[in-house]
Amino acid sequence: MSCQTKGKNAWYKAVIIITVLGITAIVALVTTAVLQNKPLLQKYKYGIVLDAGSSHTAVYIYEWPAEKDNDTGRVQQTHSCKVQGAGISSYSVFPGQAGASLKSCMKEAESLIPLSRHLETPLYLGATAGMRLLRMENQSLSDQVLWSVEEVLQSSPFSYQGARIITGQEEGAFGWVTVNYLSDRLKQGSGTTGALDLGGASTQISFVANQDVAEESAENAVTFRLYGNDYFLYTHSFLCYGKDQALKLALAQQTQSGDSSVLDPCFHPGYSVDRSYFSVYSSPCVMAGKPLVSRDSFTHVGAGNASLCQEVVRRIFNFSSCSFSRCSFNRVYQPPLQGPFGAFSAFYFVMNFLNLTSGSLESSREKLERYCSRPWTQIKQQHPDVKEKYLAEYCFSGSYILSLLTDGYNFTSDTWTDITFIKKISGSDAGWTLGYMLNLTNMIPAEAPDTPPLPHAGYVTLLFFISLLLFFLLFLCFRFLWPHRNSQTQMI
Ligand SMILES: Nc1nc2c(ncn2[C@@H]2O[C@H](COP(=O)(O)OP(=O)(O)OP(=O)(O)O)[C@@H](O)[C@H]2O)c(=O)[nH]1
Ligand SMILES: [Ca+2]
Repeated sequence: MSCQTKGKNAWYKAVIIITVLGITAIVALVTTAVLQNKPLLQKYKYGIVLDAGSSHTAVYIYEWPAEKDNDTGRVQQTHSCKVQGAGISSYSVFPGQAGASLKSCMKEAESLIPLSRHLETPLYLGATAGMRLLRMENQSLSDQVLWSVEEVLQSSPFSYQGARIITGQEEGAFGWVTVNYLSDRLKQGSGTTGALDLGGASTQISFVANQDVAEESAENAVTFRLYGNDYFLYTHSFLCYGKDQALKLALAQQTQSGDSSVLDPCFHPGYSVDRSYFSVYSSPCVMAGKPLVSRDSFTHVGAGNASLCQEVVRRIFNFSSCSFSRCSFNRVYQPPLQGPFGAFSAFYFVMNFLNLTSGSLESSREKLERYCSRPWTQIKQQHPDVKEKYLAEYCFSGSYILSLLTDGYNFTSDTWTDITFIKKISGSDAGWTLGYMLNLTNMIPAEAPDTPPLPHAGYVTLLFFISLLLFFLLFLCFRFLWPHRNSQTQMI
């Protein structure tokens, strides 16, 4: 009897010990699994890109987690700084001063990026259409402007990677990369979105088309292999068709007669400003010569009529001939549009101001018609805080955008709603700079990175249940074997 009680006690003790050890082992196993895979304290890396545009320069700071830089959607803009004054190409008279203009934004970048990361932070400057035009006019002046900015950037504590004039093709293609990277479309391998960028001196259109683009017009074809997917891109940059240069083209058309005043339907009734012929005709975009008159200026008078304005604007495009299967304008090849599209930069500034970011093409035309016909004094009164230069030009800019998109790129009433006017995507500005940096830092791999077969939570849960199962199997084995061993002992 006492021998049986002893046996029972020993059995209970063994069960308790096994249970405690088992539970401890499971807890230890799961804790190790969780801790091992827990992300470390987030540390960030940084990159800086200067967008030296025709109208102004902007400094963009990007950051991404230090230990996982190959993950899409992870690089984001943390800060942007708008350089005071006009774009670097406007320093052609005093090229040496172009660099100095960047100093305050560069100081801001120094204070925002942790000191320990300064040396390893890549710094790029890309100049666009303003510098392309200056180079066309005077290569030596454009070189001097670039040397001046180079000197300032080289003396910064960051890892300076060069300042150059990027090509229109790069500008278009990297704008497309940015938009699709930020909307997470590249890693998913799902459909992509086209990109429409409107600057001051040039405009870009980029979208995925089929491989025929390379056969028909190689200069418009760009191929990317990203995350294991091939993308065949159509891209074109129209130099002189940014909104500031387009206005010069339209004014040159209207001042050819040499009259002392021009009645312009693209400006509000009551608007009247004296403009110098030089401000219009000095641009390398304007081919026509200044009219043969002794006056230096003309009076620019508003007439406020959007449909007449669209006729004026249409005349700055050349639709007369096309040596390809199809063209947009100025004899440039364009395959059929494939939507959706994201339209940013001035496409957004203008359409957002005019409240035209949603709705049909017809309703946009009607709204613009009403807006352009309103008196200039009323417009000024209603928007006292908007820069007068921007305010005066919204009627022209809106008409130009409608004409560029429909007459130029061939968007119709049906495809109009494929266009989304955007400024930022997930907190980062849409534009070429992010795509440019991702490309130069090899941050988007050509092949899809290997991913673990199970997500972290699934892996821990599975581990927990397998441990639990093992524990019960062990317990059952013990439960059935122990009495058997006990009775054997008793028989001996
Ligand atoms: N209405 C309005 N216009 C703006 C604003 N910022 C810039 N613009 C104008 O919009 C046009 C395009 O601006 P950006 O996209 O910065 O052009 P950019 O990069 O300097 O020019 P590109 O070198 O041709 O790309 C220019 O005419 C600017 O003067 C804004 O906040 N509001
Ligand atoms: Ca630009």
